[in-house]
Amino acid sequence: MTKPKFSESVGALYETVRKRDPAQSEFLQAVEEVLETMEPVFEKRPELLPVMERMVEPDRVLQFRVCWTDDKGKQQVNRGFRVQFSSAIGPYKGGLRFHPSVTLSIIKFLGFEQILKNSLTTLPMGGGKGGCDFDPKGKSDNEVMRFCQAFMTELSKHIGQFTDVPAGDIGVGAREVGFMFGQYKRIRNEFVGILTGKGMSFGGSLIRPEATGYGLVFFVENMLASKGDSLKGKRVVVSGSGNVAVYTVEKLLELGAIPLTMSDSKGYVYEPEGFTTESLHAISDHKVTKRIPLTEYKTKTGKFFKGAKPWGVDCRFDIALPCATQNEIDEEDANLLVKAGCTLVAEGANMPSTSEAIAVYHKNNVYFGPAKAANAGGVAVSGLEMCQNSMRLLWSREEVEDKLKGIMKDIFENAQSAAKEYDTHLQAGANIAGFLKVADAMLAQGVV
Ligand SMILES: NC(=O)C1=CN([C@@H]2O[C@H](COP(=O)(O)OP(=O)(O)OC[C@H]3O[C@@H](n4cnc5c(N)ncnc54)[C@H](O)[C@@H]3O)[C@@H](O)[C@H]2O)C=CC1
Ligand SMILES: O=C(O)CCC(=O)C(=O)O
Repeated sequence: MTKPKFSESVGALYETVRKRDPAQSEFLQAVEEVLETMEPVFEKRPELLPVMERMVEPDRVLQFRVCWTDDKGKQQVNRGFRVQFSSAIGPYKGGLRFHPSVTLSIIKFLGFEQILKNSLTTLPMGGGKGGCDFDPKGKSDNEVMRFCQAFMTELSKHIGQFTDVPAGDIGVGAREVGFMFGQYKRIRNEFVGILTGKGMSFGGSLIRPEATGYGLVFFVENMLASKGDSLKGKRVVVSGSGNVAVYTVEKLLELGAIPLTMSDSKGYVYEPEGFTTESLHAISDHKVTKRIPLTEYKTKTGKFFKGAKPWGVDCRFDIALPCATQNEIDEEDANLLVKAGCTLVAEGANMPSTSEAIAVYHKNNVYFGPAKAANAGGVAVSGLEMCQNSMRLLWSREEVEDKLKGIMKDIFENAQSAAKEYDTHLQAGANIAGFLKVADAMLAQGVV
C-alpha cells in the first residue's frame, strides 16, 4: 500500500481506525480512500472531523452461526454477518454477499462505502451490508434453499421495512432473495418489503435486475457528455459475467458501443469484433442461468484466455468497466489499461481498483468514475422498489428506467459540482457529496 498523505488530524483519525482493526485490510483501504479525499472538507468545516470519527464505526455488527444440512444429510456450519453501519438518513440498506471469501473486513468495507453511495442516490437510505462465507457454487437448489432459510432464521430478528432492508450482491440473486423472503414470511407471518430484488410476482420492481449495469452505462454517458463525447463506437473492456456485467454489456450494445471482453475468476473471453446480442445471451445463459464456469464456455467467434484478466487484452480500447470484484485492477493492470489507450475507467464492482491503480489513473489523466457513484443505480432502484412496496403499486419499465436515468444524472452532477467547489477530481467529489448529506444529518441528530 502507498503511504497515505494525511494531515496530522486526519492521520490521527486513520491511526485510531487502524489500531482498532489492524487486520481488516479491505475496510482500512476503503476508509483510507475516503479520508484522503476529504482533507479540503475538514479544512473548511473542522466540526465534521468528529462526525467522520463516528461514521467509520458501525452502529452495530452482527455475527452469527448458520447451520444447515446438505443433500447427504451432513451438518454444515457457516458464519453469517450483517453490519448495520449508519441509519442517519434512512433505514440500513445494502446487499448480502454469499462467497467463501467473505470476512468481517469485506462486509465492513462494503457497508462503509454503502453509506456514501446511498446518500448519493438522493433517496432516504442508510448504509449496511451482510453476507456469509457460504459458497453457492456446486450446491443443489435444495441445499441453497436450506442454507437461505437458516440464514434468514437469524437475520429476521434484526431487519424490518423501517429498520434494515437487505438485497443481493455476489452470489445472491433472485433465487436466493426468493428463498429468504419466503422464510421471513413463514417466521413473522407478515408480507412486507424487507428485501429488495424480489421476484416480480411478490413485490419486485421492474429493472432492478438490470439497474446496476444500466446505471453504470448511464453514468459513463454523463461522464462522456461532460467532455462533449458519447459512447457510440467506443471500444469497451468489461470484467465479470454476473448480474452487473451482463446488463452493462446489454446497455453498451443498445447505445452503440463495442464490448470486447467478459470474464470470471478462471479467465476471460475476447470477442475481437465485439459481443453481439447473441453472444451476450450465450454467455449469460452459460454463467448466470446454468452457473457453469467460463472454462467450459465455447465461443464461436472469440477466444478464451485461461487464468488471465481482461486488462491485458491485446488490442486498443477506450473504456474499462470492472464489474467483477474488489481489487481486480492493481497498479500493473492500470498501467496496461493506459498503454492500450484507455482514457476512462468507471467501476461497476465495489472497490475494484487498488489505491495504487487509482494513482495511475490520476497520473495519466484517465477519467475515473468511482464505484460509489458509478454503480449506485442498483441500490437506487432498490430504493424505488421500497417506494413501490409502500404504495402497493407497480411502475412500468419505462417509468423505472427513466427515474434511474435521472438519478444517475443527479449523482454525476452532484459529484461533479462538489469536485468543482473543492477544486478536485470526480472521485473526491463523489465522496464529498455523499459525506456532506450524511454528516449534516448526524450533526442535526446530536451525538448518538
Ligand atoms: N448486484 C448488484 O446490484 C450490485 C453489485 N455490485 C458489485 O458488483 C460486483 C459484481 O456483483 P454481481 O454481478 O451482482 O455478482 P454476481 O455473483 O452476479 O457475479 C459476480 C461475477 O464476478 C465474477 N468473479 C467473482 N470473483 C472473481 C474474481 N476473483 N475474478 C474475476 N471474476 C470474478 C464471477 O464469476 C461473476 O461473473 C461486486 O463487486 C458487487 O459488490 C455493486 C452494486 C450493486
Ligand atoms: O440494492 C441494494 O440494496 C444493495 C446493492 C448493493 O449491495 C450495492 O450497491 O453494493
